[in-house]
Amino acid sequence: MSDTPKIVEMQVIPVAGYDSMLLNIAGAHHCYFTRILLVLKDNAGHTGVGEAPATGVVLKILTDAIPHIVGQEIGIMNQLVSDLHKRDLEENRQPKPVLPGFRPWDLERHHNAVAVLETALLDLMGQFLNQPVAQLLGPGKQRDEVPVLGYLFYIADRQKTDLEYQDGKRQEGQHPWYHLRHQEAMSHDKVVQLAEAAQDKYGFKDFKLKGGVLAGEVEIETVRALKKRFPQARITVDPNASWSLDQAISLCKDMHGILSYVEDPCGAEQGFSGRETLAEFKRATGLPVATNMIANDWRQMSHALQLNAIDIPLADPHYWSMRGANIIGTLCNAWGLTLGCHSNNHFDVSLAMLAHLGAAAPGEITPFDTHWIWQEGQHLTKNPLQIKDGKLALNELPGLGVELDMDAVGIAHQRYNNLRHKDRDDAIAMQYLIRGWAFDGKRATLVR
Ligand SMILES: O=C(O)[C@H](O)[C@@H](O)[C@H](O)[C@@H](O)C(=O)O
Ligand SMILES: [Mg+2]
Repeated sequence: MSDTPKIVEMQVIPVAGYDSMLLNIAGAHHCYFTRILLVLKDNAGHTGVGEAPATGVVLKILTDAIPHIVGQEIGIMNQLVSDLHKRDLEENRQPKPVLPGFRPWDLERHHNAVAVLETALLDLMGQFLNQPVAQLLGPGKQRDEVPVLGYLFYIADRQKTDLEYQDGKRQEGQHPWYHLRHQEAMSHDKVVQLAEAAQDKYGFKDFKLKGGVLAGEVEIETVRALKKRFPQARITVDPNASWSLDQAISLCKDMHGILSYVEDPCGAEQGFSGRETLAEFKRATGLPVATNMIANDWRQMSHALQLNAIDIPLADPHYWSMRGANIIGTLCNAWGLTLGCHSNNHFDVSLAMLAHLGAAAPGEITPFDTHWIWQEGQHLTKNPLQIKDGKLALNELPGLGVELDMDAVGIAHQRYNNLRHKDRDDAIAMQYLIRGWAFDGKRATLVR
């Protein structure tokens, strides 16, 4: 009936890379982070790729899907994606964690498998049509460059662990960022110094501080220090809903002109959902609110919008899917909201996913989150996109515009295979700092 290329091979390749000891509400990043690459080959000689966070569940869903995908034409990509969606729902039938006991990324896992399949298919389709993925999304390509923000963390002292963190040894002629990103940064000054180095290297105009680590008052002081140093920057803080509503209001109410928006300042408490408390926060402070915690699927989004709880949905293509996130962008543009994008540690395939999503978003967007600066240098593709002037510029290639470097992929896959803990668990490294430390979504990591 149709004439589109057939998929002749599907590979699911888990990979691992190095990370710094970045702190968040769930503990400290381990020295390794893990991702999954989905690689599809078709009989036109094209290779399509997608990247997603690595978990055992997603690996299983994708591996089980191989016989359903291989042999199919890319022309029925919508059906392939929705069939996987149905199987994904069945796999994910176990009850969701009850608020507030979930780590920020627990709810993000759902649909990672669907998203990564859709991405690899879009990559193949783009190459078949000789168009970038951004042209296949919603209104098509709207811009060539996508603004991204400098994503800052407090960094713990890796030397208090015996884990294999990189030391970032200073090297002649190398930018100071590559050293600083591995060193302890727990004070306002140290975080400002990180921001300066990141700004110098990548040209960021805007910054986000990951909070939920120190007392809220201290984190707000770090935000003030950043704003003092970068008066023109849009600055946000993200305590991952660890502040109570009252605390969030009192910390932020006088921050107009300093915080441009606040990300998940509070969440579910005392019988009220995170959507309800964010709506109250917004009314009490008048500050715009971003989220990647309480509007992560259509049902949650509908409640969030009915309550007027959010201004900036951080629509991550790794769980909304590229097309789902693009629809959020289209709705944002029509409804007076602003599209942003959430991130976790990632490799350069995900970097291209963010770039195409941003390029196809109509109207104004807020600079996207990306953890790439913590990973940059660990490439899995031959010509990774670069962050310059605080922006990611699309290349001229069709599809996602990435070509895997199979040697690098092989090394990262071996690294994954050697790991004892393959799914993310930030408590492991944290327990070197505080013996017996356990996650509590309502208590800052170091306030124990
Ligand atoms: O430590 C991190 O990398 C972050 O807390 C993420 O896990 C989290 O999903 C974050 O990026 C967020 O915006 O909530
Ligand atoms: Mg967040």
